[in-house]
Parts: sequence; C-alpha cells; structure tokens
Amino acid sequence: MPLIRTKKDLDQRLKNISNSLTLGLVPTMGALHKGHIELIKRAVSENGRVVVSIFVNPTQFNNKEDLKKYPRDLSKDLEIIKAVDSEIMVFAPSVEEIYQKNVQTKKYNFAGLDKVMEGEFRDDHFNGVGTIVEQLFNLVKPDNAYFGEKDFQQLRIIKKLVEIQKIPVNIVPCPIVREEHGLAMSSRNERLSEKMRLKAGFIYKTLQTAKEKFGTKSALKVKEWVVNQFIKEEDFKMEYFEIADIETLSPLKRKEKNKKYRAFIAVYAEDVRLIDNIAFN
Ligand SMILES: Nc1ncnc2c1ncn2[C@@H]1O[C@H](COP(=O)(O)OP(=O)(O)OP(=O)(O)O)[C@@H](O)[C@H]1O
Ligand SMILES: CC(C)(CO)[C@@H](O)C(=O)[O-]
Ligand code: BAL
Repeated sequence: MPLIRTKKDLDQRLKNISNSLTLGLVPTMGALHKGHIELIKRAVSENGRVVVSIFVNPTQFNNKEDLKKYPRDLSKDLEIIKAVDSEIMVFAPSVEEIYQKNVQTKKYNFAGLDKVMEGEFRDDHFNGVGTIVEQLFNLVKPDNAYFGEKDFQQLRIIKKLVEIQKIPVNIVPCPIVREEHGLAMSSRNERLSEKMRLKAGFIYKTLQTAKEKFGTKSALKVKEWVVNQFIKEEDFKMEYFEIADIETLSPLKRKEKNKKYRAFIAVYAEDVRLIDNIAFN
C-alpha cells in the first residue's frame, strides 16, 4: 500500500491515475477507529481511487497539552487501512512538509458558523481546520471528500469553506458511529480509563432523553434539565449544551416549523474533552 510523505510524491502518484476514475479523500488525524473505517469504506465504495490523509494539524489545537497527548500510531493505522483496501493511498506528511517553517493559520469569514460552540471554546480552531483542509483539497483535488457528523459543526464549516473558496468538491456527510454503550467513537476515547469509557455512555443517553423532552418542552427547559443532569454527575464537567438550527448553528430561541434542529454538547471526563450531537427532529 503506497505511503506518501511529500507533496511532490503525492502529485506524481495522482498524475498516474486515469481521468476516468473518481477520486475520494478522507482527511483524518490518525489513531483510526471504526468511525474512520466507515468513512474509508464509503469512500472506497463510491470512488475509483481513494486517498486517506493522516496529519495531526497543529494549527487547529488551541491547547498545547491536547496536541502533545493526541494519540498517534501510524503503523497500526496503516494495518487498519490496508485491511479495508490495499490500493488506498495514504498521505502522511510531516508538519514541515505542510507548513514549511511557517506554522500559520489563514483567517476565513465563515459567516458566524465558527463563533459558537466549538468555535467559542476553541479559539481559532476552525481557521486551523480551514487552513489544512483547503490545502488538502488543493493538493489532492478530490471529486468527493468524506467527513463525520460527530464533528457536525466542522462539517458545516467545510461546506462553507468550499463555497467561499469556490473549491469544486462534493462534501459527503457520514453518520456518527458509536461504541456499544453509546459513546461517540473518537480517537481521544483512547485516553479514557476503561471504567470511564463505559460510564461516558451517559452523555449520549442524556442527549436521547433531552430529545424526548424537546417534544413537549421549550428549548430553555430542556437545556436546564441537561445542565442539572451534569451538575449531579461529579465525573463529568459540561462545557456547553446548545440546541441549534442545523443551517445557521445559531442557538434556538423559539421553535419554528420547517426548521431542523440538533443538540450539541461538549463534556470533560478525566480531563479528556468529548463532543457529541443528536438530531432533534
Ligand atoms: N464516531 C465517528 N463517527 C463518524 N465519523 C467520525 C467519528 N469519529 C470521527 N469521525 C470523523 O473522522 C474524520 C477524522 O476525524 P479525527 O481524525 O479527528 O478523529 P476523531 O475520532 O474525531 O478524533 P478526535 O475527536 O479525538 O479528534 C472527521 O471527519 C470526523 O468527523
Ligand atoms: C478534518 C481534519 C482532518 C482536519 O485536520 C480534522 O479536523 C478531523 O480529523 O476532524
Ligand atoms: N475531529 C475534530 C478535530 C479536533 O478535535 O481537533
């Protein structure tokens, strides 16, 4: 299976692909799990050739400790990808290869989508995501690119990025894959103790009950209820819970017919930051 380390090598290999084949891209930060595997399988089933990128992008980390502790295991990742399809091209560049000596973040106007939730609590995070994803799109020039709904706000930002930068790529959203007890799969779950990994199913169960309550109660009441659930649970520290319009991501004030809503949450467990979301209608 081709492991590509440089932009030059990537470019040469892409030139050898027949124009009649569509190209799929799955951007990741590695430490692959079943959530990533679903994205990769879907890309393989829908494209003639697939590139999986593995790059822990420093410009999207607002917290140095989080970047340092981010799980990395390239040889295991390569085994996982090979088991899906040995023709997949893996692009795993170094930080220098991507940023040279200039680890800098581009500034975008994401029309406010980056000002709430993840954007509010992770300063400049989405400019960092935009900077790397735009570069990956320019290098790979994929027909289709695959992103998980676990990072639903990121998905909205990527769609906005493609619109404002006029990048000709089809963005394919993929549903959230969960562990047996409901916790959304995430590379950072590796940093949780076994006990906490089971207990953290509580986050999704709370979202499910909140969804039921949303049928009869106001957004404010539902939010109050969720906040109280987490106050009672000492093992978790909730950072935010919002019910938001899926298009604008602005927090819901009054329910409107014909609009779609999702609930979004970020919670700390054992110092690990976990996010999740659920469709409310
Ligand atoms: N449980 C999941 N279900 C569906 N897609 C997922 C899931 N986890 C990650 N993805 C998607 O995989 C892609 C790569 O994500 P990334 O490598 O950051 O992994 P991650 O598990 O989200 O890690 P972390 O949240 O700890 O950074 C993103 O598009 C992300 O949304
Ligand atoms: C899209 C991405 C690969 C950009 O670094 C990252 O944010 C991720 O893995 O979700
Ligand atoms: N999957 C989200 C990337 C991040 O947390 O930086």
